[in-house]
Amino acid sequence: NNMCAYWAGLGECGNNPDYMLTVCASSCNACNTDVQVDATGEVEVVEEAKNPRAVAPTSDGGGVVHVVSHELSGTGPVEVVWLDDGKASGKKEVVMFTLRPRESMRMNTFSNHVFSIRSEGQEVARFRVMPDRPRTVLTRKVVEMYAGPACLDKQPSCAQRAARGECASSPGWMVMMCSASCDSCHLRDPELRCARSALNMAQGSALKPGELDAKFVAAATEGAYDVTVHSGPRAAFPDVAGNASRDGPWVLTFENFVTDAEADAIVASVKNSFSRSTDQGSVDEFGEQQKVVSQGRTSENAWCTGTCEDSPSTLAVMKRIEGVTGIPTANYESFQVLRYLPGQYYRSHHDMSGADNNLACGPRIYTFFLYLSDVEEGGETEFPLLEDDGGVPLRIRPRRGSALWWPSVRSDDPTRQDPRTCVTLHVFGHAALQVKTGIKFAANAWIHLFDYRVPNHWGCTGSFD
Ligand SMILES: O=C(O)CCC(=O)C(=O)O
Ligand SMILES: [Fe+2]
Repeated sequence: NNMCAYWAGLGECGNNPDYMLTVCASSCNACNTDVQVDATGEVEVVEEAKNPRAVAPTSDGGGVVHVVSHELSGTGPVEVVWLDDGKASGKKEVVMFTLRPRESMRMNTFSNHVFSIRSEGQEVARFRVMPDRPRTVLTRKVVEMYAGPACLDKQPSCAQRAARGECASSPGWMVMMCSASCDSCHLRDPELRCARSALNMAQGSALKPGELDAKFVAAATEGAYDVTVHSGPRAAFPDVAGNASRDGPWVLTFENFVTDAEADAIVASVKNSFSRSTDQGSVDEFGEQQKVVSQGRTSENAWCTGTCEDSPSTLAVMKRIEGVTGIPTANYESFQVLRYLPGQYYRSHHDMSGADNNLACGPRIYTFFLYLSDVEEGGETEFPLLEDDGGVPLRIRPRRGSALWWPSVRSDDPTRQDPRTCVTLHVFGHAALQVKTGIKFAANAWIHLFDYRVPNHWGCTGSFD
């Protein structure tokens, strides 16, 4: 079942073990029939061990705790051997401890330090201690991934990059391209790499049932901005949505949300990196999503990462969005800046895919859309089936500095698209109409139900860049 990793991340292995340990044994780390996963998914820790370098005066600080568990069926005791500090410094290896089957050990160690696991003197796997990954569970799958022919580097620069610490600083790309040098062959498997529990994601779902409606009502009535409610559930919220031109899902605009200086700075910082926009294609066995060029989307886009993302303008706008939506910026994708030249458009589509409930970051719940330029003619954002009483669809004219906010999910169940807004009907679909005259610059802030930054860092959001 392709929901297994998601359910496991919610703690279902413990809540619903009869089903989960049968159907989702791998996501529950329960492939070893000898091992019982307890209700919390925790494993018993028998002893503590200290990395010998932890007490050395030259150690680089930043110690971490890492738990190693032996859940490898049909295998006797294994030795855990410290190999090096991740910089290939050639220190003598040190046998740290022996684990009997089903035992776990907590050790004080450091990020980037590398350990070998040996059974009867033979290495069966290796692992590197990496940030956000507080445990290594030795299972059959882990051993298979180390033994397999795929456990290779794919780039000549891998050893050098690993020695510079890039396995830990850019793990999304490194564990896939440099799995041997990063001692991360088992992490090529998205189930082992990307389960919420494996990523140590502390923060849970950002929206409880019903909170979505409450947030839009608050934004429309209490905020500091000049807000227009274009569409809203009139019967449920007559005081707020009663005068909206459409009865439907919430669609709000905010005037002067971005200053002219901020809009110009965001566009300027990505101006050399625009490329043809793509649609989202299928996801392969490693969790990478294919990019599909389609006639449905002829615009160009650039991701506001790196210096764009760290700029005061971007940070200020992100904080403002957080203030309105109540969702922490950790749940946001980097701004996707859009450029439409005359003739370019984006046909009707939905921003959220129910399949993204399988991802650690969960689905996109909101789009907070920023207009970064005026457009002389054309380029409106259209909601084709949100019609007013006269049958005219909702069209929002781009105006530099204004923002548009709508939900992609239901208020009563933020993991699902609204049935009134079924994708096939495109009721809640939206489109960018063709720009006729001028250039349209805009940006998507896509907001997820769960933390986005940690899984994105680990290549768990469909891309390894
Ligand atoms: O450009 C617009 O007005 C809308 C763009 C859009 O819907 C998208 O990029 O997902
Ligand atoms: Fe969209």
